[in-house]
Amino acid sequence: MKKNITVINGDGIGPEVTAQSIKVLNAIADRYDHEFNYTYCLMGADAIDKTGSPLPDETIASCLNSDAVLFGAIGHPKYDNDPTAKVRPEQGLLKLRKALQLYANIRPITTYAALQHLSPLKPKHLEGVDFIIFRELTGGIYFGKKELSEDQNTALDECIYTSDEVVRIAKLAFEFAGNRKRKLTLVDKSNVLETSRLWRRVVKEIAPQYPTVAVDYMFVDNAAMQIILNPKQFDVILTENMFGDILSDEASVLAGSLGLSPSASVGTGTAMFEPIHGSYPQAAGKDIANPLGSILSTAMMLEYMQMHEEAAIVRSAVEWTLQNRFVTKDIDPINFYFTSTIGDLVSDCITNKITGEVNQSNIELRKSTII
Ligand SMILES: NC(=O)c1ccc[n+]([C@@H]2O[C@H](COP(=O)([O-])OP(=O)(O)OC[C@H]3O[C@@H](n4cnc5c(N)ncnc54)[C@H](O)[C@@H]3O)[C@@H](O)[C@H]2O)c1
Ligand SMILES: CC(C)[C@H](C(=O)O)[C@@H](O)C(=O)O
Ligand SMILES: [Mg+2]
Repeated sequence: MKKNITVINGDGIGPEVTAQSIKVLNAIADRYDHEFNYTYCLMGADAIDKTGSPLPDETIASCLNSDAVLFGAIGHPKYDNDPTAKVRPEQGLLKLRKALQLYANIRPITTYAALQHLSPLKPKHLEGVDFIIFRELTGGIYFGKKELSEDQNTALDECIYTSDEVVRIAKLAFEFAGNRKRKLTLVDKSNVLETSRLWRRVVKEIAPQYPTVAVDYMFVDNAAMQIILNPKQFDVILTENMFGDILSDEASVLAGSLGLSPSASVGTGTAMFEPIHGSYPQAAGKDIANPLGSILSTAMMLEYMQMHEEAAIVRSAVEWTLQNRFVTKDIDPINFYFTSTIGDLVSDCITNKITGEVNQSNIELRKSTII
């Protein structure tokens, strides 16, 4: 198959982690005789430096003309530390999500047996944890009216949702739940917020169309606790934009690191695949960031392109690295491997270049097992 992919490296660790996903895509192309053509485009602080805009028009055009978009991360401390900056890297990402109408951000939370002993949580809480957060991505407080008074002492962020915005993501989430463990939890703050009461009403109205799916409703403050206390209870969590942003970073701790969490942003335009983490500026250029969030996002991209066997191969190569303790510094701060080494290992695993037993403590021995 031939596919055109727009690649947006972005800022900080974005280029490093995305480079590992490109290695993986090339390994898949090699093994399955596919052709992936990459168009590199700008977004974020990098784009502001080079063009003055966080999202140049060419980037939007390229995304719209592609089969999929692979995105790293954006963000830079010079903007994070300057609340008065009018042009900001994050505006690029929000504008692109809107331009591609990516209304659903799908964030799976998976735990790995090989990492459970390293988690801050007890292994008995982690076994069998496997849920998906459906985060609404093009509405809510992120996209409402923003105002700062003339004297700069009063600020406003408006949160707006329409029932249509709730319906389209709720239907997607119900369909996913129907093909999984058949449970959907709507997370909201309907005891306080009018928008949350709209979400709850609409979900209650839709629920009878999916009779096999059990629905429950949970306030977001309780959900934040339940995700840590009893994560096994969840199958599909459906929630609005900002709650989903916060809860998914929290839930990534269950897997062992924010750097492991992938996502797919889908809607009516070209889908975009992005790790949930940010540009982690402290690690930029050091080759220490975990690339698996990006690589697993690439597996989601392959699924989306109907390459199911290819996606499964990527996931099993990732699991192979974890089982053999080839992990980055976030997972094991003492015995760790570089970002680029993990990308090489996953790719070599895909192209069957790794054979025999591997001793994780000896990098030379590892090299000797690569033909
Ligand atoms: N989708 C995105 O592009 C995105 C997402 C979140 C934050 N941001 C931006 O990123 C910048 C930094 O924000 P932040 O520090 O709050 O969030 P961050 O996700 O960049 O990092 C938070 C912490 O998570 C860990 N981490 C993140 N990614 C990792 C990886 N791949 N490997 C290992 N550890 C990893 C690190 O401990 C890091 O200190 C900001 O400018 C922010 O706006 C962008
Ligand atoms: C950078 C920021 C705009 C973004 C968000 O809040 O959506 C990020 O945190 C994410 O999770 O992708
Ligand atoms: Mg976030």
